[in-house]
Amino acid sequence: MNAESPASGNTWRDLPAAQQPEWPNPEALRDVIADLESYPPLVFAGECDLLRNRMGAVARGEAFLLQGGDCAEAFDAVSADHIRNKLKTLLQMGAVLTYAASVPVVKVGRIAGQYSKPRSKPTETRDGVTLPTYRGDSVNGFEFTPEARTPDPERLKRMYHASAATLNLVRAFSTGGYADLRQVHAWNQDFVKSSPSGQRYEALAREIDNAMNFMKACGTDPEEFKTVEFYSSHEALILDYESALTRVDSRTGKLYDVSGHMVWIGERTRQLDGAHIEFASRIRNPIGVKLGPTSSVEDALTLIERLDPEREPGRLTFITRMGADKIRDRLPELVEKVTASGAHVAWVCDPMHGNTFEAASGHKTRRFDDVLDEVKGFFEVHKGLGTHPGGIHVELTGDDVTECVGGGDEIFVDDLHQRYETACDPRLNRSQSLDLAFLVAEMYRQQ
Ligand SMILES: O=C[C@H](O)[C@H](O)COP(=O)(O)O
Ligand SMILES: C=C(OP(=O)(O)O)C(=O)O
Repeated sequence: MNAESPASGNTWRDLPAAQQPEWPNPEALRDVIADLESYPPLVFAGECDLLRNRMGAVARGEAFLLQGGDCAEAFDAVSADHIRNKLKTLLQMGAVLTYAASVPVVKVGRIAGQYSKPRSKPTETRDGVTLPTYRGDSVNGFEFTPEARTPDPERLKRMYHASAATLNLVRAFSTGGYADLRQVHAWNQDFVKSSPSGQRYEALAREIDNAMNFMKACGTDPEEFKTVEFYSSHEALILDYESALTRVDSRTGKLYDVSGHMVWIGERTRQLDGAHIEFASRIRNPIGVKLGPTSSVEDALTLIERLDPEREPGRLTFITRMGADKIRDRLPELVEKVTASGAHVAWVCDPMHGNTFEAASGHKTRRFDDVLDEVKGFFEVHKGLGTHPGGIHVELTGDDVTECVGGGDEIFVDDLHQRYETACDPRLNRSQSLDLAFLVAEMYRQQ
C-alpha cells in the first residue's frame, strides 16, 4: 500500500483560494489549525466509502439522493429540538419518496458542518456604516457590529465542536430507535391536524404501516427498518478548516476529509485552477460540485478529469442550480456531453440557489412554484435524454418558518416577516418540504 503524504492535503495552499476570510491575526489562525489537527475525526473514512457506494447506485440510476438542511447552521441552534425537527422532516421526506416513488433513497443532511457561507459581496453597508459581510458562524457573527463581524479563527474550533455535538445526536436518533420506520406516525404527531401536507403524509404513513404489518404477518420483520443510514455533508469552503481535518486513512493509506461524509464545492469556488478543486482532488470522500447557469461543457469535462479520473460511479455528483427559467435551456447539453464522455456522475437538482429574489419588504425569498418548476425541468431534461434524475438538494428546516412563499399551506409575501429566521438564504419550512417530496415522488414515478 502506497500511503498518501499528509502534505498532499495542503497542495491547495499554492493556488488562489476564493471566498476565504481575512483573518486579522495569522498567528491565532496557526494555533487554531494546530488544535484542529490534533482533534479526533468527526466521521470514519469507511463511512465515506459506504456513502460513495450509495452514490454509485444513484449514478447508475438505482437510487435517489435526498440532500437537505439549513442554508447556514448556527451555533445557537445546536439544540435537541432543532436537530430533531430537521432530521424528522428529512425522514418524512425520505419515507414519502421511498414509498411513493418505490426507489431507495440515500439520505444526506446539510448538517453537522454547514457553518460557512460564500457571499456575493465582501462588505455590507447599513445607514452609512460598512462592515465585513457575515460569512457563517465559523467565521464571524451575524450581529451588525464591528466586533461581531471581525473574523475570529477560534470560531473554527466552535464549528468543530458544534458539528461533533450535532452528529452525536443525529447518530443517536438514526440508530437508537427514533428513526425506526415503525415511528412513521410519530414523526408527524405535532403536525398532522393543522396542515394539508401533514394530513397527506398521515395517509401515506398508514399505508406504510399496513405494508409493514403485512410483512410481519408473513414472518418477515427486517432489521433494516429499525435504523436509518444518514450521512452528513457541507460545503468545503474554509480550506484551513477542511485541510486541518484531512487525515490519512490507516486502512487504505488515502486522504479523507473527516469533517463530514460528503463535501461539495460551491458555484463561487469551483475555479478549475483554484484551491478548492485542488483540495477536493486530493481526498477520497464523495464530492459534489455545484453547476450554475454559466457552466460550460468544457468546465464539466475538466472537473471530471480533475476529480474523477477513474470514472468511478459515486465519486462525483454534479449539483445543478440553474434557475427555473434556464434549466431547460442549459442542462441538456451538459448532460448529453458528459454522458457521451463515458463519465458516471450523479446528477442532482438544487432548485433553490437559482431562484432567489428580494421581496419588496427586503426579505430574500424564493417562490415554491419556481422551486417546483426547476425540479420539473430537471426531470424533463433527463427524460428527454434517457438519463437518470439522481436527486434533489434543498435548503430546508424542520421549523415552521416563513421564508419561502407559496406551498400548499400557502405563505404570502406579507407573511415573510412573521418567522423569518435564516441567517442567509430562505429555506423551505416543514410543510413546503413535505409538499415537495410528494410532488417529486410523483414526477419520479412518472419518469
Ligand atoms: O447560500 C448561498 C450563498 O451563500 C448566498 O446565496 C449568497 O448570498 P448573497 O448574495 O446574499 O451574498
Ligand atoms: C452557496 C451555496 O450554493 P451555491 O454554491 O450553489 O451558490 C449553498 O448551497 O449553500
